Parts: sequence; C-alpha cells; structure tokens
Amino acid sequence: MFRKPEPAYRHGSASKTAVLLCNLGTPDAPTPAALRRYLAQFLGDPRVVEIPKLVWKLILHGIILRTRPAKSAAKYASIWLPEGSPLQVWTAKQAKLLQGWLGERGHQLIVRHAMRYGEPAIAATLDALRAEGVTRVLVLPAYPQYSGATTASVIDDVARWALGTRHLPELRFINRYHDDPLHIAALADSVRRHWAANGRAERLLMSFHGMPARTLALGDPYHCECLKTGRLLAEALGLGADQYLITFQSRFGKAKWLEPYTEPSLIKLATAGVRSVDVICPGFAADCLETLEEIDQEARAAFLAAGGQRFGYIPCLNDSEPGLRAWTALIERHLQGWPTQQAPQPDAAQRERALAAGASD
Ligand SMILES: C=CC1=C(C)c2cc3[nH]c(cc4nc(cc5[nH]c(cc1n2)c(C)c5CCC(=O)O)C(CCC(=O)O)=C4C)c(C)c3C=C
Ligand SMILES: [Fe+2]
Ligand SMILES: [Fe+2]
Repeated sequence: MFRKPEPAYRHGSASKTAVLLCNLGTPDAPTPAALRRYLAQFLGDPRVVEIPKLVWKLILHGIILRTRPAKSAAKYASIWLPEGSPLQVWTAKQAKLLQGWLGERGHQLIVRHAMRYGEPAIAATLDALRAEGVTRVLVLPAYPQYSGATTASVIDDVARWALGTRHLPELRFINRYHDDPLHIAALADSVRRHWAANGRAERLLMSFHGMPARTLALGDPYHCECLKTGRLLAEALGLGADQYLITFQSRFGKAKWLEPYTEPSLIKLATAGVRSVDVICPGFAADCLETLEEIDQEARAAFLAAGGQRFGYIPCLNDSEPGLRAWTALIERHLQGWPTQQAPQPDAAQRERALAAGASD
C-alpha cells in the first residue's frame, strides 16, 4: 500500500488536539457542472446508495447525472448566499464559533470543519492538521442521529485517510447526540423563540431527512433515533400526542422510504382543516437545500395550496448560542482524558492559605 511521505519524527514534540466538525458537503456553485461533480461523488458513495455497484453506475451515469444536475442547480440558485452555499457558510461559522466557546472554557485546541463530499475535503483537512503537529483528533459528524449513509460515511472517509497515513493521530468519533439533554433544550428553545415572535400554530411538524425504509430492517438505528429526538422535544415543550407529528422528507428514487412523508402529511393536515403549522427540521445541524428550499419553499407552497393559511418555518440551530453550548458540552465530554484544558489556577487567597498551612506551592 502506498503511503505518502511524512515529515521526520521529532523527539519531544508536544501533543496537540483538534476537533473536526464534519458535515455532508455541498456543490461549490449553483451550476449544473458543479452539481454533476458533487452528485457524482455523493451518490457514488456505496453508503448512500446500496444497490449492486455496476447496476447503480449505469443508472447514475446514464440517467441521473444527465438530468438531475440542472434541476438541482436551479434549486440551489434559489437559496445561494453572496458568501456561498448556506451549508458551507453555516458549517464554517460553527467551527469558528466553537473555537471561541472551547477557548473560553480553557481548552487549547484547534477546531476545523470539513465536508464528506466536496471541499474542504476530510483527508486534506486531516493532512493539514497533521502538518500543524496535531496528535489527537476528535471527529464530530454534524448529524444528531446516526445513520449508515451519513455518520458512518464520515467515519469511512477518516478510515480511508488513515489507511494512507503512517503516523496516525489518536482518533475519536462522536456517533450521535440525538438524545443529549442540552441538544434537546436547544431545539426546544428555538421553538419557544419562534412561538414568542410569531404565535403558536395548531401543530408542530418535525421533519427529518428520510432514508430507504429497508435500512430500518437492516439494522440502521436512524429511524429510532429520529423518533426519540422527536418524542424528547415534544416532552420538553409539553406537547400532547395530538399537537405534533414526526415526518420524513427528501425521498430519492422510487423505493419506499421511511414514512410518513413530509409533504403528503402537510397536505393531509390542510385538507383535514388544520390552518396553521410550525415546521422544524431537528435532523439538520445547519440550514441547507433540504430545509430552505424543500421545506421553507416547496412544502410551504404545498400546505398553502391545500388550504393551509399559516406556515412557520423554524430555522436549524445554525449559530445559535444554545446549539453551540450543547456542542461545547458534548465535545468536552468526549475530550475527557485528553489534556486540552489548563489546570484551574488557584486564586491568590487560596494560595496564601495553602502557604500559611505550610503546604509547598
Ligand atoms: C441529515 C441527514 C441526512 C441523511 C440521513 C441523508 C440521506 C440521504 N440523502 C440522499 C440524497 C440526497 N441528499 C441531498 C442533500 C442533502 N442531504 C442532507 C442530509 C442527509 N442526507 C443534507 C444536509 C443535504 C443538503 C446539502 C446542501 O448542499 O445543502 C441531495 C442533493 C440535492 C439534490 O440534488 O436533491 C441528494 C441527492 C440519499 C440517497 C440518502 C440516503 C440514503
Ligand atoms: Fe440527503
Ligand atoms: Fe424504530
């Protein structure tokens, strides 16, 4: 196996820790060419589409990559920010803010972000961290619920990088935080803030990204973890069973996906006379195409066209303080045993008392 040359080992180098925040990735422009590159990498990942390789290669390259890039590019164009794709902008900002939050807690470490598909690539970011002398890496996939298609795919990518690397850092992964109390509190806070600003709708709909239904039977915990997040969020808000729904969005292809589907559920609600809904997407750490276009544009239009009158979209945690506080505490728990934090300095009075008692300083 080929391994790239690495700098000579230097005796006595200090240990250095990094946190790597990984999200899915996004095209680098809202154009058909950029979408073709992005979708080829994303949909070519066998963790994402689990059908025999050769059959899928023919369908992907023969059909999907000829038609989907132009359609998806138009959708991305409708949400693109002056600084780039929302997912890219939020993830970069989250890493920067986390650096500050962890720094304030006394941790000496580096926080970077990377993307599973597109840029900044996980392997290149890990190479850069090693070049900076990093000896320990805590990987945080930005997915509250574990799934083979997302969390495991990030771990695959780190493992692939590890295969080609001689001097490995110590590695740790955070596989899930779907039921973390501070995470649930952050979601509940975002709903309450929305209610305070806009009033409360008749129903709260929690929409999670879908997965093929067969992954549940194959042992993927994603469905159960989505339901648990939803139940805990409803409990935190004091909602009864008739006041909220959990649904799954973004169905891809013709196979059965996890149900109930988001858009048909919204149409059903409107048809049954529900006039107002609030929608939150608790499976997404940052707003992206799937929330800003599919929910806040498409699903909103479907609900209103079916007779609904008010559709409130509740943004993802993005750069909110409760969200960052939850991540900070989660990271701190997973850093345990890695000496990143300065020992607390005894204050002057404490030191004097210790000296007076004859203890050595
Ligand atoms: C939050 C968890 C996600 C799961 C689970 C997930 C599974 C999954 N996705 C696809 C296909 C597509 N997803 C697309 C976009 C997309 N997906 C997620 C997250 C999860 N996907 C995010 C955050 C995004 C948005 C990226 C952005 O740039 O904003 C797309 C691309 C857009 C499009 O062309 O529609 C596809 C395709 C599958 C097949 C799958 C599970 C097997
Ligand atoms: Fe997706
Ligand atoms: Fe389940």
